[in-house]
Amino acid sequence: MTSMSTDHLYQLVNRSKRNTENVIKTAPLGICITDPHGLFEMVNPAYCQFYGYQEEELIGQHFTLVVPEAYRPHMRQLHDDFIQGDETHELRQEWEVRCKNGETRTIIAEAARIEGDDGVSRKVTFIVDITQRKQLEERLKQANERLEYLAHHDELTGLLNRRQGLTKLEEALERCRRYGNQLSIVLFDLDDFKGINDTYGHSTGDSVLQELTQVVNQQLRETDFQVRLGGEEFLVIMPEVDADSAYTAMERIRQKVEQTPYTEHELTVTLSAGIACYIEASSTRMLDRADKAMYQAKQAGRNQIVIASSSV
Ligand SMILES: Nc1nc2c(ncn2[C@@H]2O[C@H](COP(=O)(O)OP(=O)(O)OP(=O)(O)O)[C@@H](O)[C@H]2O)c(=O)[nH]1
Repeated sequence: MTSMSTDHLYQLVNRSKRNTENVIKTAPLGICITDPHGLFEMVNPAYCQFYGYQEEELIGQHFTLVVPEAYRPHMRQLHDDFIQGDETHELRQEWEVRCKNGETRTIIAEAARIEGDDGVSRKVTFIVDITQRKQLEERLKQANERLEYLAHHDELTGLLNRRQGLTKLEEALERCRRYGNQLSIVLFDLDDFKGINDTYGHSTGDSVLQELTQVVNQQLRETDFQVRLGGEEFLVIMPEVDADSAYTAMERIRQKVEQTPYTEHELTVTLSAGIACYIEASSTRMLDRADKAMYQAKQAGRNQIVIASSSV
């Protein structure tokens, strides 16, 4: 058996060292080594490129240079604890970091404790940039919130849409059945709205609907719900309110709506409304009674309110 020559052994050790150095240099993830005080001892090119620093700008600096100021004391403490602790590996964690140009990015960092040739512990940290993934997640979250909002709201006015409004009405009726609460609903519809669209255009009509929504909302109680049933037809659900009080509230709204000028054309808008109060009945029957009362208001010349008789 031939024994390996010292030269050959030396070559192998050197090659292994070079290989390790090359792996660290070409690794697609950022790697750094920090000493027990948290000072950078080694940073690989991917680490420098990610943060936008030259190697010589980082070596000897405290690692919190790349941490937003607010997190620095916490990160410093974590580093100290890790260097002194028993755990050899740190949990994978997500962090916000700060690049040289001030940009905030998100990384996943994982670290291990290693021992240097002087017998002192150091921390080697591996970082992966997940900024794009975080941004995509955030955009997806916002898109989902928007979809959720649109499922329940009318896009033009921001009011509850028909489906959600009818659900609210069912819930309010359930409370009436269970606890004997009072409840009134008001169905109202703009008068001769077609004329506004025909004369000033659909987008002016849209603005009227938006402005009117604000005017009505400002007059309602916090516990009332305004719903856009469709087109220029709206529903107001007034929990704990009897028909006479609903009439008083709606008469105030009717006057306010009539007195307010709409859009840059200073248009006058009026509404006709039907009120129905809760009697043992379904939501469909209650809406039907309010609808008939509203029709009577239209027939009687518009810009007025009619309370449905409980026998209708
Ligand atoms: N701008 C705009 N117009 C709408 C919208 N939805 C419905 N409309 C219009 O509302 C008008 C409703 O017309 P009609 O049902 O004849 O009612 P009206 O002209 O208000 O007449 P009365 O209700 O009988 O007083 C139509 O011209 C619809 O096109 C909308 O979202 N935006």
